Amino acid sequence: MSTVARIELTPVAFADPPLLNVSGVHEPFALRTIVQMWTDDGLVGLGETYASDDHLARLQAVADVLPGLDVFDLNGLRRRVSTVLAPGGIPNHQDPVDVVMSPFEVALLDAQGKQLGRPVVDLLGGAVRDEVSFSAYLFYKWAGHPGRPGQEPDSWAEALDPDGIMRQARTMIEQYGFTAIKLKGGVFPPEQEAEAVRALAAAFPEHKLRIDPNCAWTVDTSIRLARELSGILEYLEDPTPGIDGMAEVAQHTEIPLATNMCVVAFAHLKPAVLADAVQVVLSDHHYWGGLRRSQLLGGICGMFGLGLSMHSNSHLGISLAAMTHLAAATPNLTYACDTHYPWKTEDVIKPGVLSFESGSVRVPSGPGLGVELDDDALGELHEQYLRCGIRKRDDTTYMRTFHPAFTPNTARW
Ligand SMILES: O=C([O-])C(=O)C[C@H](O)[C@@H](O)C(=O)[O-]
Ligand SMILES: [Mg+2]
Repeated sequence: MSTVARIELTPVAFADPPLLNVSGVHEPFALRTIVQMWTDDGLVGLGETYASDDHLARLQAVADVLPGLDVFDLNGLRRRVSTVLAPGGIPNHQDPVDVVMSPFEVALLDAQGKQLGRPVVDLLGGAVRDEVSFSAYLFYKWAGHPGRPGQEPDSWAEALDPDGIMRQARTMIEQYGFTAIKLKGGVFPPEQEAEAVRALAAAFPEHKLRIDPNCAWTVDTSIRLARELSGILEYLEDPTPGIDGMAEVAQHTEIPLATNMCVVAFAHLKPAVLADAVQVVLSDHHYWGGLRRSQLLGGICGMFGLGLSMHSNSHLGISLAAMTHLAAATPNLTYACDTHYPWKTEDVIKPGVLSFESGSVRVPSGPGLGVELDDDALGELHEQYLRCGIRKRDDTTYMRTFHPAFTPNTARW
């Protein structure tokens, strides 16, 4: 029997471009916590998650009680996490137990795979596909972070109108071969964003298209825009806030509505299904409790006739590997998954395993997640975390350093 011997949590910061969204603008660095879990027989399992101070404190409290856990005892992991975390309600939020257990579950699966000499995808039921398709995730963005020498402009250039988005789409599709496109909206009035979507549809008629305004639109605007974009969109992601609002929109459009905002925990599935509020749920193992609970989500979606896609936040290679194994082993995850990976320029893993061909990532075949930590890179990005001073993502406050009157655009239009 192999057991957990020791866990190290390392917060890191990696350079992030000034991507615009409903809440403001991405800060110069995005944060992640890297989990290294050593077993008593000398293996190390890897995990990756968020890195705000309060999340780090919860992770550390759990890490302290994991030594001695059998690496195959995923139920034991959940019990220990539930015991450590004070019980709390989740009305509109993610489930804290699922959020905190996720990187440890991934690390345990990585360790299990290394012990057995099998890739994580095999532990999840086996690959139903050898490569996983991802979407080109387009953002309105500034040329660079204002006032940061050496960071302006970045290689992606400015994108503040439909032409800028078109240039970005061409570059991203040329470099990565994506066959699906997601536009992050909620930044400009909906008519301007719809114009960008129509331009994308005309230029890339074979590509699947989505727009995600992150609830920037009212119900009426969402119904109007859904009508305008009918026949163009594969799905419309979170046009408006809340299960009730989404349900109202859904009654007036045949475009499937997708969400990573009103259904973010198992407790939200029943009300969403009863209201017929969404037709596609975006999974994300970082808050759905890890890879196996994300598969459980997939099963529930299948049972209720809901589609399944995958959400992302700014992330590094350990997460991309985990997302790829999960998607490869989940039969009904048939939409191209989201990823922020093309936006990052630094990583903690050794290069060579994860690359995009025709918009897809081949499932790593090595034991476990199949990726290896680069200790030097980890050290450098940890130093960067210590230096940068950012301790929690706050796109709104960062935006207000340039536009003091800015308020998030939620249900603004
Ligand atoms: O699909 C989504 O809602 C996201 O990807 C959320 C992210 O936080 C995105 O808005 C971002 O990176 O700004
Ligand atoms: Mg979304």
